[in-house]
Amino acid sequence: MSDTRPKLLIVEDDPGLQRQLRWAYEDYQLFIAGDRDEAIEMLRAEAPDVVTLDLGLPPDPDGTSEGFATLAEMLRIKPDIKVIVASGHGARESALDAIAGGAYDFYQKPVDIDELGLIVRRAFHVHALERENVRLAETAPEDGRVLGRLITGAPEMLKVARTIERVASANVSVLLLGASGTGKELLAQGLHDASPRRDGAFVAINCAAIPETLLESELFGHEKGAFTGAIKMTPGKIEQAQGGTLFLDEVGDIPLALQVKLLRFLQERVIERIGGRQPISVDTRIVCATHQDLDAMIVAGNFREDLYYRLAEISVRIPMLKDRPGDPALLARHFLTRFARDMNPQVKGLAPDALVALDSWTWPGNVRELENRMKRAVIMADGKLITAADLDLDDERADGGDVVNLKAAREMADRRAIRRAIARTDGNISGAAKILGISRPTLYDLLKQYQMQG
Ligand SMILES: Nc1ncnc2c1ncn2[C@@H]1O[C@H](COP(=O)(O)OP(=O)(O)OP(=O)(O)O)[C@@H](O)[C@H]1O
Repeated sequence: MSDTRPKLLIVEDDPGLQRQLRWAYEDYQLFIAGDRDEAIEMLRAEAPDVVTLDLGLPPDPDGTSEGFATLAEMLRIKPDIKVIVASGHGARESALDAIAGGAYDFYQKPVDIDELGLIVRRAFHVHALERENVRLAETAPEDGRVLGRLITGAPEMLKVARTIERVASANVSVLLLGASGTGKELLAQGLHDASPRRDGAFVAINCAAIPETLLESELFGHEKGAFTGAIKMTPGKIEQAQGGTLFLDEVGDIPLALQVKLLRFLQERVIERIGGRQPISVDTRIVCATHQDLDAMIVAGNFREDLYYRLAEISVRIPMLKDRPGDPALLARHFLTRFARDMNPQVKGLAPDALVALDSWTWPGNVRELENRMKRAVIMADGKLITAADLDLDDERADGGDVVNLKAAREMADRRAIRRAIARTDGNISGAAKILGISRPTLYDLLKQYQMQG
């Protein structure tokens, strides 16, 4: 049977290290090259997706790096490979330059097999994700519209994106269910862009952010003189989205009286502005979202069941960021690139302790929280790398009101202890296990259980 394991090329001239690596990475088909020529040959013959490259290869006493030339050549031959560079001999700066030149990430020598293992795994993950994105963009132009702007490698989230793409062209109402900051608006916009209405307007309104007394006018508009202060006719959001899509965020916050009016619009496709005498036909698609349990609200009499069925022909549940393994690091890189460009161009990457912190944080505010923290970290970072300290993930605050039961409290305590231990040992798993007083396999089990690896 043919070997289906992913292909990893290791360019390393130290025979001792070669042996160690060969033993450590059974999950991959390993190709080990001792010098540049061999590396290029293996790259052409085997087309691996991920390469680790010793920058100091072959040992060059004068400090000019053969490794850089090898890196450039490899990327020229196969631009989509992920090349992880090793900065030996304390030459961390040169590794960062290599990243600027197209390398994917770096590890420091002496090699910590576990840490390198994490980076390699993440590199395969990113590679697969990019390939999937390219494939989707090529096979169906429409698909890229949702997936194109969505940064994720998590199967659950990719499933969400595909569902959105599928429902975009169908004439059905869609309800997005997810906590704050999970990307509901982004997905609603994606749905609009992938739908036949893409040339119309996309209008968003957050029903929870508008006082009840103003919401009717916001949604339905008003005629001049309809109430004190109505100095001119103002169309509502439903009308503004004519021919396009209206995104109603926090739809559970619409008061019952207005729910009736919204229902009428959905049934008859006409609205009446406040103070207006004429029904106006409007062709607007409604996409809604909520973080509330609408079923419970229906039972409690706070949400109309008939409206619910009109709004939620299809409901799509969006997972929390902490339940999307690998995504925090992926998104962090995305935001880093974006913010660094405008705010602090010297910032090039994430330090290993930052990656560990990103993976272990529970992200109560989801992607929005990550975005804000990365913005702050990019501004605050002193060097080329963002560290865990720059991210300022503050445990105590999250402990505040969120702990609902003993299991959750334990998980949070476990995560915190693990994160601190790993940060203290600079990513060394054996050392961290020692600090925690558990065995290495137990620590691996916990990391897996809490999805703390990318
Ligand atoms: N998967 C993702 N990839 C890239 N950016 C994302 C992703 N998810 C969310 N974002 C970004 O994170 C921020 C928050 O997302 P968004 O506003 O869509 O969340 P939301 O669920 O609508 O939040 P809220 O309910 O609090 O309004 C936005 O800037 C959005 O562009």
